[in-house]
Amino acid sequence: MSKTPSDALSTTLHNHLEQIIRENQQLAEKLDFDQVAAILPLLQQANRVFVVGAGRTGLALKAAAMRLMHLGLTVFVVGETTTPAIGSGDVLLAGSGSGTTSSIVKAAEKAAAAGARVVAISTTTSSPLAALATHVAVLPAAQKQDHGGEISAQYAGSLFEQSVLLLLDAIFQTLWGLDGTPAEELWKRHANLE
Ligand SMILES: O=C([C@H](O)CO)[C@H](O)[C@H](O)COP(=O)(O)O
Repeated sequence: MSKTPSDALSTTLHNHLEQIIRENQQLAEKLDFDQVAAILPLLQQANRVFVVGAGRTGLALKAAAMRLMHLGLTVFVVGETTTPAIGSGDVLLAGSGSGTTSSIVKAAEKAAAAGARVVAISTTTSSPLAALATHVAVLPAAQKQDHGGEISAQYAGSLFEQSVLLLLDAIFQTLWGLDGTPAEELWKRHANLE
């Protein structure tokens, strides 16, 4: 039986999904897990955690903010109308693949000036964001303007943005394992107005 156009599309989709999963797997194999693990005590000891990221990176940070809230941490998303002033004892968890996105660098500058710790998740330790950070976790992914395709075949910073979400979910799972609160208890904190 001959292949239909829809068979061809399904095969292409399947191949792309496998490639995306493969790229994330390869990234995980290159990760410095000690460097990432150092984020955990900073989150556990923070008075409050503020998350910031732009565009798709910001969406990954927002998703992580919900999970940290489920764990019982006091978490705010920078830019929301109810987000208060950051200060000493707080942590700004800043995601930026490039480390140069101006709103994120500005937020890090202000957070550091207010005495907060800045924890950066980025692709590099050589950036304005990294220079302001107390701690940087490096995800070896392409930056959004790296269109060469050597690090990732995906468009722009897609691999970075996916890996931020995966890494922050791994951080959540680890913190949850240490905390031990049953899932039913965590679920009581989930939004009941959605
Ligand atoms: O939305 C984004 C874009 O689609 C790149 O793939 C980025 O997440 C956004 O522009 C922020 O960039 P970075 O600060 O470099 O992560």
